[in-house]
Amino acid sequence: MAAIASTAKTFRVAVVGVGLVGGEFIKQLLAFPAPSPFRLVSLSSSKSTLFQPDGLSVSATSWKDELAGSGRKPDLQALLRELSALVKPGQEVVLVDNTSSNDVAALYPQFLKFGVNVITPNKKAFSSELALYEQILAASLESGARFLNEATVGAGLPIISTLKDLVATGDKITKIEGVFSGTMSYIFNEFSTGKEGGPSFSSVVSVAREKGYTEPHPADDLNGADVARKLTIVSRFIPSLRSALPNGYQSVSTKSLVPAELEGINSGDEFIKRLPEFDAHFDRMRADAAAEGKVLRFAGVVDVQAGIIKADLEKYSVTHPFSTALGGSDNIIMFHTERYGARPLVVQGAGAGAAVTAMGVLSDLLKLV
Ligand SMILES: NC(=O)C1=CN([C@@H]2O[C@H](COP(=O)(O)OP(=O)(O)OC[C@H]3O[C@@H](n4cnc5c(N)ncnc54)[C@H](OP(=O)(O)O)[C@@H]3O)[C@@H](O)[C@H]2O)C=CC1
Ligand SMILES: N[C@@H](CC=O)C(=O)O
Ligand code: NA
Repeated sequence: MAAIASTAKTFRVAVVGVGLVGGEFIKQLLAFPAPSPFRLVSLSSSKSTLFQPDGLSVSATSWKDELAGSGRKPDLQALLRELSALVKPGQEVVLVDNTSSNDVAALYPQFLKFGVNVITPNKKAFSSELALYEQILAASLESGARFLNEATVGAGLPIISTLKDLVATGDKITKIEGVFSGTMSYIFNEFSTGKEGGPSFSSVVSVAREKGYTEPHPADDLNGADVARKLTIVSRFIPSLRSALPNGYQSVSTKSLVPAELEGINSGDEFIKRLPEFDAHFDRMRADAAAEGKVLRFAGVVDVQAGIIKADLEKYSVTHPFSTALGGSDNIIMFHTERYGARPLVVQGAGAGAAVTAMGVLSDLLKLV
């Protein structure tokens, strides 16, 4: 990692959520070369919390034990008070939310209102009711604190920053389309290659989960909600679509791949255990596509001109870029705009996984500096 030019400001960072992405984010933050402008002042898991206004004395090897042994239960309201009290001229305070929690997301307007910047890969706040999103925008405008959410779409890939730049410089977005889910990409890249047979659907879902691509509950990927959330997030950065989805992702037309019998299973482990019961159904879908010389891919589109925002499992020719260009957990996002004309601006690469997601979160933190 490259050192950055020294800055008079310090950035006090509180991390909520220390799972897969959170743990990797802490590792990358603590590896930041000296002189680092960042002071890690708080860590919270769902069970315990640490807070030290001048910076925690933790290392990459000690933080887990220190947090587990803190003896203090997490309390979001207390964290809000503690962080707000640290906001001063020359001293920025940042909440990094690495959870998928609605409760944490609902408090962003409060944190922002008190001058605490919010950085997160958590899609909830930006893809739910428009009212919450508007409260976030208003609170940020009022205090000047920023919210940055690059890792909510395409993990570390520069999707949000590209979109913001296109809009801010006056380009007109006509359509954004692509494969927005790392999990769905991995599953279908492995499962549906255009040939007869191959691994079972349940086995590739299981590997996607082991690789850390899925949401905490894999059904949130397979039911299309994760892609619908991403389409909502990008839509809200397009001026003409800003208010198009008052109920957020729930208004996006989406195909669910979750068998009806498995809907409502709250445990991810139980869901994965029962999925093999439905392998024959997915085998038939793969065979149908292969018989036409096609592959299955789960794609999303925001068609600004037609006013269509939708995600679906579709068949694509084996020569289509969604078949030839994608591997692993790759996302591919194509920005069709007035300036880019007939050849879209394309961003492609790993769209899920701890390392690339944490990098997207850390890169947002660097944008504050
Ligand atoms: N994995 C990926 O590739 C990507 C993930 N993301 C997003 O990143 C976020 C984190 O994902 P990931 O790390 O994979 O998920 P994990 O389930 O591994 O981590 C989430 C962590 O948040 C903790 N948590 C939940 N609620 C609270 C709370 N109120 N206070 C403190 N901690 C809490 C959970 O603890 P517990 O388990 O004890 O409940 C869990 O450890 C999600 O929003 C996800 O959508 C975005 C892009 C890519
Ligand atoms: N589960 C998501 C993680 C990133 O947002 C995905 O698979 O894309
Ligand atoms: Na991104």
